[in-house]
Amino acid sequence: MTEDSAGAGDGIALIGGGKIGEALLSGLLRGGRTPGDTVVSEKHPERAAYLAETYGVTTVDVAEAAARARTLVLAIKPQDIDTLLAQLAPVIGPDHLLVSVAAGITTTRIERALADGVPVVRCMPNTPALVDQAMTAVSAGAHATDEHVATAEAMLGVVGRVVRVPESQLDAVTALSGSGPAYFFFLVEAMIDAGILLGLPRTLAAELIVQTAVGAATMLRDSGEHPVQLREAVTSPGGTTISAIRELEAHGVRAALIAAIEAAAVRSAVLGADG
Ligand SMILES: NC(=O)C1=CN([C@@H]2O[C@H](COP(=O)(O)OP(=O)(O)OC[C@H]3O[C@@H](n4cnc5c(N)ncnc54)[C@H](O)[C@@H]3O)[C@@H](O)[C@H]2O)C=CC1
Ligand SMILES: O=C(O)[C@@H]1CCC=N1
Repeated sequence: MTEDSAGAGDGIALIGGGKIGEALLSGLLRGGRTPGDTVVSEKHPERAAYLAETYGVTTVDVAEAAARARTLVLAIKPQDIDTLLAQLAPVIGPDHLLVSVAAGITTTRIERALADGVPVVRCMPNTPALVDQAMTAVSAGAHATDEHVATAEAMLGVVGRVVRVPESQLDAVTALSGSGPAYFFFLVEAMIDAGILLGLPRTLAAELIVQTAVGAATMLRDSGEHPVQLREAVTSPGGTTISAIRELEAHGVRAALIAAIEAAAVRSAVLGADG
């Protein structure tokens, strides 16, 4: 890519300033990008005004975004992708880089809608980008070179860890780490409810469980031990933990999680197949 041929400098445009778009935008700005080299295209005027006011970025239409930025991050819902691609098709060329985070939408589907040769990198980040603890997987489309993928990795690396995967794995990744934070929040919610059932004040139950989650997550990441070893170390013979584990198994929690994540992967594939 050359700056001249792109006519767009090395700016980044975020298209779609919803939940994940804002998480990525905030991370990019924390990571050293400036409102001067980052523009946002958001179709809802109130949301656009909120982003402009909160982050100091300029909000523009899709054509202006393509004129100003070489890298466009597509953070719109899969259901909106065809409308957006129709807007992008006349203003995007091979000197741009499209980084899509839309669940299920394949690079082929994006490439098909655009001029030949447009590089596309498909990514799946997650909302811990808000605290620079995202987990993102990236895959190259047919026209994306190593340099394009490295550009996407560097951009998303500012908000957490990044791995490169074959695109065939991205629906599974979406189900695991893309949606994953929601499963942990759901578990934490349920555990706080259990504290309430046992008569603890809600604030105390929340403090106990949130710090326990942080501690457990840190051990999972840093101890080098398998989750089974970590769980066994908590599970004293004849003690409290095994009584709880027996109930979790009796209620099929393990099978429920596996089925839930499988359902999410199926949904990702369905979203991609539409259109
Ligand atoms: N929320 C999450 O945790 C994650 C979401 N994703 C993916 O990111 C995408 C967005 O998800 P959310 O942020 O949750 O949705 P959202 O609904 O919060 O945000 C989407 C935004 O895009 C805007 N938009 C739609 N069409 C547009 C257009 N043509 N031009 C400009 N703006 C447009 C909407 O007004 C909305 O503000 C989805 O494809 C989702 O699969 C990926 C990883 C994690
Ligand atoms: O729920 C969704 O469809 C998006 C994709 C991954 C996380 N949120």
